[in-house]
Amino acid sequence: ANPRRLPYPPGPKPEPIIGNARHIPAHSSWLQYTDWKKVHGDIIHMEALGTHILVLNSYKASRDLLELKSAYADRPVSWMIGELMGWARIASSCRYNETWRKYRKLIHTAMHKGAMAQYHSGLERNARECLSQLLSSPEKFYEHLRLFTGRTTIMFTYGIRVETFEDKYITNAEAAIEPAARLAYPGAAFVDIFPPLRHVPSWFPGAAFKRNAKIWRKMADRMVEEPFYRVKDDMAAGVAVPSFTSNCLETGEYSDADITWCAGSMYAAGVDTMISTFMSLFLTMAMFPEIQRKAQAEIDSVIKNRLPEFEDRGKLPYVECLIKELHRWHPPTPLGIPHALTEDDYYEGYYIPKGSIVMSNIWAISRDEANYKNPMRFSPERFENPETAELDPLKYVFGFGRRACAGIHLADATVFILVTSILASFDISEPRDESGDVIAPESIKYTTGLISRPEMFKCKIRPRASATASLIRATMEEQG
Ligand code: HEM
Repeated sequence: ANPRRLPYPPGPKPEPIIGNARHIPAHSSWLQYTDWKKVHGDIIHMEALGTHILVLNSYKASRDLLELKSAYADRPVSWMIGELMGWARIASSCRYNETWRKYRKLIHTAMHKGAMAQYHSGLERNARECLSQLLSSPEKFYEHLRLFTGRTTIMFTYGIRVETFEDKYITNAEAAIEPAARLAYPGAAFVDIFPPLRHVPSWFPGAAFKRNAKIWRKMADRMVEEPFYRVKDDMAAGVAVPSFTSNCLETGEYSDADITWCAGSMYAAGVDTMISTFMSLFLTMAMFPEIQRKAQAEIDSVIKNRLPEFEDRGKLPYVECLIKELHRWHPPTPLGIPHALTEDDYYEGYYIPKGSIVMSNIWAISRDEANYKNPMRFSPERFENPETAELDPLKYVFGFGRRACAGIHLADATVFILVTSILASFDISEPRDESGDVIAPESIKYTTGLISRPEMFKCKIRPRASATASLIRATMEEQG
């Protein structure tokens, strides 16, 4: 290894034996890595107990490595979540192998840009239901967003209509994902620090992690299998609503296991990411009323006496800029999903060993003054003029290269229709934290983990006019 005798990229000084294990922050590590950029630069190297970790702090480094070199398309092995709990079978954790190629082929067929039009009417319907719930209980906006994103993802994946948040397809998914999300930060599971522990028998004292993993694995199996077999039964009875799963089954080319786990990837990858964007919408609109009013004025000039539709897309340039700024303002996965390197590599005079875990610091890119003027400011205007527009967040918020987000077009359509529908219908104001204090832009707090969103907050959500409430009710009646 390293025949050119080049150094590793710079990074914090390792300690004897444990290396940088104690330097990896447990909370919001992207902030620390962004700070380290000033000292160590765009590529940071760490080594923890024999594992090399690389953090890419710039758009250029992320693109040069993750986008332009296929050797970075693997995912790291995660013993606890991936192997013991079984999540290595979903697309986002799958190694770079034949199964992953099959998944991406299946996903591409159903989720390429041109395929989106078939989902538009279902998305419009779901957005209106969300408006109706916001009308009746605005204080529960977080629950309504969860139901909207869960319902949309399940409808797309299985053609199954979910009525409430208590529906078993949602509760199964939420229960299965919770322990995985909790353990998804470096060092959370001891077996990932010391992999030989995975061979310890479940009955062994101290092996509670193996017993828990078995229970959680069953929950993951239930999350993906129950809706899959429901679609199969519905197809046999001739009553299935067309969906990602029914389309995959109809091809007759893929095994049940492949389709089950490929479909099962959608909820885990799609729901919390989109909720994060919608929570950022409510928070920023409450904090920046002039921007909210500007977007509403544009919507009012195009849409009169009805609710937004996909047909309106293309006529709302300011709303499109606002959506870009939402993606930039708080990227839902601030460190993306880690990639893994399949062969030794060299970059800018440094040696990057095979097996390295490589993360793009999406947060750092979104705050980089080389990309954005006054990056801490929420300003859709930065994208308004095509001649001077700053770096498009869609180029990095959804990741890089072969492993870039497979659901980007569905996410894009879903975010467009809900953001436009909410701005057309409601005024959002007075952001307050859980203890009732007004939230200023500098004091916003975000949750930690692979997927991050603003911490819970309160805000006022009022229909823009009495006519808006009647319009939502009338549209709901029409929809049946
Ligand atoms: C705002 C919404 C979303 C954001 C910001 C987002 C972001 C991301 C990112 C950063 C990755 C990792 C890319 C990389 O490794 O370089 C990813 C992967 C993925 N996303 Fe999304 N995502 C969103 C919504 C969705 C939706 C709605 C779906 C599907 C219903 C989805 C499905 C996937 C899948 C299957 C992968 C794994 C791709 C692979 O490993 O080959 N995502 N997403």
